[in-house]
Amino acid sequence: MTAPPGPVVLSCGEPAGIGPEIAGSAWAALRGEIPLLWIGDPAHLPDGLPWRAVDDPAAAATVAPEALPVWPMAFGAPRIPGTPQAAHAPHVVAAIETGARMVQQGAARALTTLPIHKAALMAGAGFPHPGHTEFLARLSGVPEDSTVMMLACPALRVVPATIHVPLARVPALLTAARLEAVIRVTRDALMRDFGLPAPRIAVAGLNPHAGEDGRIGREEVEVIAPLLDRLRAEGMDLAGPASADTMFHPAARTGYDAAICMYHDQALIPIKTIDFAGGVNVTLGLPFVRTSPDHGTAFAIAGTGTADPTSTIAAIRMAADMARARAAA
Ligand SMILES: NC(=O)C1=CN([C@@H]2O[C@H](COP(=O)(O)OP(=O)(O)OC[C@H]3O[C@@H](n4cnc5c(N)ncnc54)[C@H](O)[C@@H]3O)[C@@H](O)[C@H]2O)C=CC1
Ligand SMILES: NCC(=O)COP(=O)(O)O
Repeated sequence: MTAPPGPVVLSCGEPAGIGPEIAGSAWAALRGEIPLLWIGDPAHLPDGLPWRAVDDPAAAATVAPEALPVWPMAFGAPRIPGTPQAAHAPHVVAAIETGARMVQQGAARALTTLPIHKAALMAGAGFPHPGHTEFLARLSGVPEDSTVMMLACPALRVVPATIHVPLARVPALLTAARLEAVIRVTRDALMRDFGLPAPRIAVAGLNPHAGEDGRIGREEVEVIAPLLDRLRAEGMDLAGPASADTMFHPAARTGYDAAICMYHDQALIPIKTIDFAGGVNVTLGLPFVRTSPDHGTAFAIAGTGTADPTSTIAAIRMAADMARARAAA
């Protein structure tokens, strides 16, 4: 399969975090393999990192073997590792918007976002979205309900059916309509983007022991099980509702291609425990490819040169693979 044209664009994320360092490390690892285009303020890049400004995304492929190609933006304040600057916040948002636009216009093949600090963006830019997933849904004009967050590593794929919401609101948000949308978007993406012709999907229950036949919670018997029965009748390969506490040990993981979970931590704790360095966050249901590392801004180690770029490198490779699969379809 030939690679689609254009670079993988990297939005800089929070400058006070480890984003600038891991962008440099990812470029060094991938410069002969995948052209990157980093969007941000070049004054925030680590000292000594070779970079070159480009004014056309197509130029990234020529520049990348020698220097990190940069789409320069002036953020108006220096980077202080560990301390977000309010002045940066609108530019961090603009970098995501610019990257998404490049991909939607066909100038770049995919978007990999580096970590944002949600509270810093809310305080500094009035950013109303709890994460990239919801923001990119709005930017691309798809209903928020039809985008899905998946985290994937070689050993596991997990999808939280509810994402950045307080735990107390989860039961009310777990409607049959939301769960059906999540299952359909996940299944379609596994077929289209991950080359699985007949995806096997396991669905977790919400309550301990998947509700113990309704004795420890009613969501399984009233919402989840009837929905799964209806979708199985369409031919979908669905297991569950399953006890979440026994879904993630090695033998259990061989039985499915993706696990749909009911809330953020039910999904993210297993994958970040199994493979924190290698996990990738991918948004399903967007009209373009977007991935990101599974970790956050890591303020405590920003600027120390110790940040591990493995997850970012995996995210860029996954974005390139997905873009190739879509171009070939
Ligand atoms: N895609 C995104 O934009 C994401 C953003 N975040 C945001 O990041 C901020 C901080 O979140 P936390 O929960 O503290 O998680 P975190 O992932 O930033 O840090 C958790 C722990 O892992 C370490 N760590 C993280 N990435 C590392 C790396 N590449 N190499 C070495 N060590 C690393 C940190 O030093 C810390 O000890 C929050 O505002 C959160 O919303 C969190 C996850 C994803
Ligand atoms: N915990 C995952 C996370 O916060 C990533 O969210 P998003 O920014 O990719 O929506």
